Amino acid sequence: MLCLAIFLEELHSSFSIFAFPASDFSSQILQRTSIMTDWTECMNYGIHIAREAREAILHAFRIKKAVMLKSSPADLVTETDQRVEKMLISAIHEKYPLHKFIGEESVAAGEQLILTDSPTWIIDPIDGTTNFVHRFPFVAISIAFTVKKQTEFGIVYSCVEDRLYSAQRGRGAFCNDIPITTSGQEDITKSLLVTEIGSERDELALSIMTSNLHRLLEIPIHGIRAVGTAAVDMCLIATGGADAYYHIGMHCWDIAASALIVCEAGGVVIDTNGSEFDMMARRVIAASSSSVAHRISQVIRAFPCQRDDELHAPPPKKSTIDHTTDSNKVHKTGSGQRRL
Ligand SMILES: O=P(O)(O)O[C@H]1[C@H](O)[C@@H](O)[C@H](O)[C@H](O)[C@@H]1O
Ligand SMILES: [Mg+2]
Ligand SMILES: [Mg+2]
Repeated sequence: MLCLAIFLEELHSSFSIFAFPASDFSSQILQRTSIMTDWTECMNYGIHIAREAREAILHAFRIKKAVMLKSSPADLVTETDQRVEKMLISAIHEKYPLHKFIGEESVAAGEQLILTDSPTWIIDPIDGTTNFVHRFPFVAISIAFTVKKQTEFGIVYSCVEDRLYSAQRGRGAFCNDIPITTSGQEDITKSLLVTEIGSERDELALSIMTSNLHRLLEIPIHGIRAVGTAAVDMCLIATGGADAYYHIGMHCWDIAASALIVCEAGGVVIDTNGSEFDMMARRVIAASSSSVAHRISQVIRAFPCQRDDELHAPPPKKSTIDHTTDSNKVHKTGSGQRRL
């Protein structure tokens, strides 16, 4: 099966895109080898395993947790985050052995973050870990699926609320299978905004985050909320429950799925500098309309963040003669974990 799949993959690389009806058997093969352009079966499998992962998260939600730190005293991770991610990745790998993964906790444990043209699952096993630790009832599983670096579907499961948000590119956005659309609000003075105060605690980030709040509130706008999970924040824009979300410092796994859900709900997703959205840039504005999105980008400022695909990039190819000594090697600001 696998050698046929690899053969088909080779065949596919010499053609553009196959788009032909296929029987079950060949569609199974084609899905596994990224030839099919209809990813419904993959999405349905993603939803199936997200439902299984939710059970594990809800069970752990109620009990005391062992908490570890990553990049700052406010960047938490638990064994449940790690266990759920391993469960999701192994279940997907078993069904789609040729697919690739970018997982928040795998990257935190040192895996390289490389987004290629291959079918890739971008996974945040628990978005809202701080909420999870404190039993604040907004925790989500976020699963995005990209092919040739384009998001084909996104799944965000708000576990305690039991709200499963999903979208397949070009086919609309849904919450528990009911279609959702943004508010369409075009006037920022009539808007309710959502944002996050992330895990940064350095002076520059804190002063820019607080000055952004001040600058937006004095426009004026109706208000600002923070749910504690970027994925759910953005799904609230997709439902029209809020009109815009902005954030600097989050990661691709936080927002890759919900960015597609917002767009499929009729919303707009851009970079905070007003340019095209780039999931690796760690800056986003998701809004009900382009006018609100661009008004926000004129008001807020971003603090510097290293891109995801630079922060966790593979080490540069070694030159034949390695002049650096151990003491001079620059160690990446990885996210080593230590128990509280
Ligand atoms: O670490 P998880 O997966 O909980 O993701 C959250 C980030 O940790 C926050 O910094 C960030 O502000 C967002 O809340 C994001 O959802
Ligand atoms: Mg997250
Ligand atoms: Mg997480």
